[in-house]
Amino acid sequence: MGEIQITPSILNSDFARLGEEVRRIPGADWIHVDVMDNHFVPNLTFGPTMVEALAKASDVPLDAHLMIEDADRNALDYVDAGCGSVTFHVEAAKAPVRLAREIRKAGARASMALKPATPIEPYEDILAELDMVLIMTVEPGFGGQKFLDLCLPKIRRARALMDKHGVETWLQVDGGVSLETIERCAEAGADVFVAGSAVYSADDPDKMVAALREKASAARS
Ligand SMILES: O=C(CO)[C@H](O)[C@H](O)COP(=O)(O)O
Ligand SMILES: [Fe+2]
Repeated sequence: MGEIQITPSILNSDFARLGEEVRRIPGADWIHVDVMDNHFVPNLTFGPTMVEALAKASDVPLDAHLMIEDADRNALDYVDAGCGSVTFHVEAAKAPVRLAREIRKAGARASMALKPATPIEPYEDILAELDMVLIMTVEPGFGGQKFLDLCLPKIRRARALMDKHGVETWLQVDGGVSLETIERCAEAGADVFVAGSAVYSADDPDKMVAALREKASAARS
């Protein structure tokens, strides 16, 4: 299992002041950027041009979460935009192995996301192709939703498969992660934690990043 990493999502930050918003969280390991196309999910956010501007606005690397239908054709635009990690949804990718290899070859970490009803088991044999697996703990599309406890067994099963294969693939959770829910995710085996509304609704977002890190670390020991 990798080190605990906290990855705030800017989905619930002030989009009119995005540059300032990302500079409020210098203690974050990554900045999670939710790209939505209004087809894969019923919401629309931003594309590669805005992501490129954001990458220049912060020293913290960007972790792009692509909730877009044509992932095979568009994912590399986000590597070119300056993201250090690019996550595509397996439900949207026609050729996940080829896509992961292309992302790595282009110079970013390759990651694959699963919606709550998508099982991990069919992907056991491709874990070594991936730098990270993202297990969604809400239905993708919106920030501020309630954490789905029904996803915890899948986090445990994903961790067991990673241990079985001896891969160094990170295990990220995304959706409803807060001071109330992060311990459950860490106990189940997650090591990378996305938190959107929990961080940006806090008076001091960077202090919340530290508090989340402490809770997740305590749950491990
Ligand atoms: O991918 C996402 C939604 O599809 C977001 O990253 C996620 O929901 C973060 O926001 P919150 O912590 O408020 O749930
Ligand atoms: Fe996300």
